[in-house]
Amino acid sequence: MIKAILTDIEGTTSSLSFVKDVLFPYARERMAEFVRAHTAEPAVRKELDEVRRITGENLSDPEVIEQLIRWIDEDRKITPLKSLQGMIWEDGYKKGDFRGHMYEDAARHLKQWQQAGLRLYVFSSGSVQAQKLLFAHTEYGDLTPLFSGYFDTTVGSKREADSYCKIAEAIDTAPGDILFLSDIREELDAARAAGMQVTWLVRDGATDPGATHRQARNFDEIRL
Ligand SMILES: CSCCC(=O)C(=O)COP(=O)(O)O
Ligand SMILES: [Mg+2]
Repeated sequence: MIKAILTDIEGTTSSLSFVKDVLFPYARERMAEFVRAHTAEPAVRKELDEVRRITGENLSDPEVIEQLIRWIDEDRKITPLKSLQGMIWEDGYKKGDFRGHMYEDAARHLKQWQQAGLRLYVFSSGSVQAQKLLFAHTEYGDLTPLFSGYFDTTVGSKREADSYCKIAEAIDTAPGDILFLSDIREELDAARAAGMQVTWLVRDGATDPGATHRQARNFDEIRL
């Protein structure tokens, strides 16, 4: 029996285009200025040092900025990049430059499932801060009270089974009682390898009759 739902964001609760055409360019345009303005803050320094550790190079601050921008262009899910993006997006949400996109069917079902007693969790490559900001600023209001917890790449890659094992342990729920929702097959493969139930969100409607994971075109089609 499903006791908890773990959901991806981009392509699942929210549109690919919001992330790729609104959030990513917003952070890209402001990355250099943000790093220069906040470079003395310990939280920012920590992420810059993490970039140096990951690249294995003693990069100057301008070189770190260049590396971060390259990673944005390659859509790399690298933890320090994701943390810095979250810090930059905070400004955008606060100033009202954009709101967090949510599909109507996702907002409706998440509310219904939570009211029915299911626990809801998020697992996204976006930082926990970025996840909370998105769900706090939707056209359906602040949806953060619906969620019991948030996970990002600090638990591991979304394409590795071990990350899902760690999440199941952290939320004290047997993997078989958790339903993971995502639009990416490799993420679903990893969650299923960890023993979770999975549903593949196919938002463009191109369902594949030969798919090895159960598919749904929207949250109305998800069967618990
Ligand atoms: C938390 S909103 C930004 C999402 C993001 O940065 C990203 O890379 C998309 O990751 P997801 O795991 O939600 O597909
Ligand atoms: Mg996704």
